[in-house]
Amino acid sequence: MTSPIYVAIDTPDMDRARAIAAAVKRHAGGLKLGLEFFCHNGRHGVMELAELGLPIFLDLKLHDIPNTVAKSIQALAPITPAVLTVHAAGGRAMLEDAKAAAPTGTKVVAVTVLTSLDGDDLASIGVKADNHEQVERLAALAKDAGLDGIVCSGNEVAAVRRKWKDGFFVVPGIRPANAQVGDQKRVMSPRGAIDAGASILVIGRPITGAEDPATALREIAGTL
Ligand SMILES: O=c1ccn([C@@H]2O[C@H](COP(=O)(O)O)[C@@H](O)[C@H]2O)c(=O)[nH]1
Repeated sequence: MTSPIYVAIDTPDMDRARAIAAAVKRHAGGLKLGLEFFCHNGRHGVMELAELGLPIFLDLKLHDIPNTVAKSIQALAPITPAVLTVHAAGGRAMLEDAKAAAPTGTKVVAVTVLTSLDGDDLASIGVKADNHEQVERLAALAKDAGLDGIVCSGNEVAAVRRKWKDGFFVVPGIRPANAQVGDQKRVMSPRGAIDAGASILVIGRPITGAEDPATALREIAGTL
């Protein structure tokens, strides 16, 4: 069975990215490449890691006016990521245009509330809803706009899946027992997130910060 674990390769250093990707290749379900990697290595870096044969999740979290987001997605060609992120807070027209601009076969998923935020953070940016309400509201928007799924924490995924049974749910903020939480505020264990309905798990530092990333990944996979 294909692993649901996408390893977040958060580094601008291409040699380090290559080394992590090679180490986790046999046991990962995919590689997640984010802004840190993309800003430094661009499309060519993505294409090089894609040659390893794992699905690529391009986590650019695009958030701009609809025209700019659509054109940016078109400018990614010839990359065809398996998964691509945009921010749900960009609004309905942006989400629709993002999906229309994406290549066939790319799942476009909307980031709802970042897992690094808690209720106080939402209040500080003027959002009166709590995390659950806000995630559910943005998930409904993403679904109506024709997106494939959302990004949320393990705490909200069960409630969202009840209303969006065939949605694709990406869950970061995954922390195995005893792992450091760091800047994440809404965390869950790998097993807990899968049981709650996650489609895939995004895991970075608990794997990439380990002395032996391949062993760390295998141990986490063994808990699923
Ligand atoms: O809400 C979100 C959306 C994306 N991420 C990304 O996932 C990984 C998590 O890395 P860890 O080292 O396991 O914390 C990272 O690339 C984030 O950009 C997220 O954490 N939360």
